[in-house]
Amino acid sequence: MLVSGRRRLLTALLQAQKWPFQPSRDMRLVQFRAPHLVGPHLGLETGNGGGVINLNAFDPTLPKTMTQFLEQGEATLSVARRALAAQLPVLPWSEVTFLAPVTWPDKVVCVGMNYVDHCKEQNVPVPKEPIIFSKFASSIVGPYDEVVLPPQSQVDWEVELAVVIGKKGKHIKATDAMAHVAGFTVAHDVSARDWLTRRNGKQWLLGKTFDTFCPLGPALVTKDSVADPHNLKICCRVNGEVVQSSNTNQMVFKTEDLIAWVSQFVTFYPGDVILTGTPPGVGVFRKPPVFLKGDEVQCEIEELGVIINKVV
Ligand SMILES: O=C([O-])CC(=O)C(=O)O
Repeated sequence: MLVSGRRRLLTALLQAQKWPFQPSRDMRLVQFRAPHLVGPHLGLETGNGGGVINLNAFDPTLPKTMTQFLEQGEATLSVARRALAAQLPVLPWSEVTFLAPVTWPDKVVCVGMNYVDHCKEQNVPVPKEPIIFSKFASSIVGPYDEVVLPPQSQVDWEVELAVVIGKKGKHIKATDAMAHVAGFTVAHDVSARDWLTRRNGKQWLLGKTFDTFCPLGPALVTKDSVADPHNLKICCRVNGEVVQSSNTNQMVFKTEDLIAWVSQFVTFYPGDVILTGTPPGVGVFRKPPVFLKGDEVQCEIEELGVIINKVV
């Protein structure tokens, strides 16, 4: 929940629309709360930094969570399409609390070393097959929530394109994979480097999954609203300074290959999230290394939008 001073600041920032990348104006599904509504609701964001159309008010039979919404497939998506075409009241941004577009998925699958330059900056070979790890669902927070530092840790930033699964599947062929995708969102794969490289037998899990280490959002932008998910500018700013700047066309394994690879091992369910890896420019490989403390991190992807998380 945002305190009101920070909410005012964020509102001003977002409404000034100083972001270099224009968000898609098409279907931007969100989960949100508002003071006059009981519990989380589903909505349509009217452009990043714009207000929200309450989908549950438009059709009270719609589910109130994204996972249930996605489980119903085309039936619920066509309601959202009708809502988008209608002239509906918009709740102002400042009156809405945005949650992550997906909360409590069955799994968050993550990919390591998936940008050639990120491999180069740490002198490791480009992987021949995807390197997979995960975060627990409890690490997910909203697009403007705070990231809480564990004591005495070396915490780094990592902007990533996240894929949200829309349809259950196992042994999915790469050629069929896009039929299993609901859409895309922005992720911050917050990473405690000391835990990744020195603690827990060097297993990545704990360093990647502290509570609050997976900000997502602001919206699930449906796949038909994104021109080409593998040609989007992607960038991370720390206190306004660009620290990562790349394009998703630099990914080693694209969405289709990742879904085909991972679904050999596990069943994908609607709502599952795949973090597709980070481009170069992380703090740990700077000279000297830089870690987060009290900073504001902005992760932005063209057409998808920007998430802004203060590290406390
Ligand atoms: O650098 C890491 O910690 C591995 C990783 O998550 C990535 O490459 O995206």
